[in-house]
Amino acid sequence: MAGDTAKPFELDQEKYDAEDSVKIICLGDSAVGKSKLMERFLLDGFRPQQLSTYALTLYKHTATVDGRTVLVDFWDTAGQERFQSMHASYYHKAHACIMVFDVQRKVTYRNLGTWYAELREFRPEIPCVLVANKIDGGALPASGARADIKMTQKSFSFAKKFSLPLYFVSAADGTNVVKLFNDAIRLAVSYKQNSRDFMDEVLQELENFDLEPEDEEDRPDQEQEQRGHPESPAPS
Ligand SMILES: Nc1nc2c(ncn2[C@@H]2O[C@H](COP(=O)(O)OP(=O)(O)OP(=O)(O)O)[C@@H](O)[C@H]2O)c(=O)[nH]1
Ligand SMILES: [Mg+2]
Repeated sequence: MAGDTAKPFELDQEKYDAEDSVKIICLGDSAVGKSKLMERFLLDGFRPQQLSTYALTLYKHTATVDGRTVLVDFWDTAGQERFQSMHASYYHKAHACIMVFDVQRKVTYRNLGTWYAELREFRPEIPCVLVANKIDGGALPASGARADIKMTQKSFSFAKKFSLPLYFVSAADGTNVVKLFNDAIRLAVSYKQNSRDFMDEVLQELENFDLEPEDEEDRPDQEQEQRGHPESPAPS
């Protein structure tokens, strides 16, 4: 149900293998508005004052994509430095990523490179959408607003460089939030249906990999015996 949350240790990531379940992660610096965007989409509300996300919040949502019901887990984590560099399990089995910066703070745009590099280290192939939040200019001092927004409009380069769709949104007034999330869900579902991440393949291979009790090369005598086995078909 929309807005339900769960504690991280209750998580069973095997469920993301099921067809009707996708995992979408959210990345970005602290206070860019990741949690507010979730609130806006899932609860259709915005509470201006709230503590920074502690370590992990999981939001559950049910969506309909092409007539099918899809269970969506949104993973939200704190962007604070003390939590930076996520644990691998945050990325594990994720099907899409929403990466957020704050149009009012350049540093959050500059840090996208670090977030993106870490994402690609763990999930080289999943769809990622880039989000420019706070376009309402709400918390800006009147004089600073224009300059910063101009700066951000010049900064499409990150999205272009990595071919990421870019959304200009506001969690405060709701601009583009529903579109952003619906598109992200669609991308996650289509990624899950159509492609297998290279890392998934590797992990699957490793899971299936049985060590031979002994390597043939360690048993030259037996190899000899087998080669000269009496039941081997004789060359005609
Ligand atoms: N004006 C304006 N303020 C916003 C918007 N979205 C978030 N904020 C404010 O930005 C601050 C941080 O928002 P959060 O959603 O807690 O940020 P976060 O990215 O989840 O931060 P961490 O959990 O620390 O990583 C809050 O004071 C919000 O009220 C927005 O669209 N416009
Ligand atoms: Mg948060």
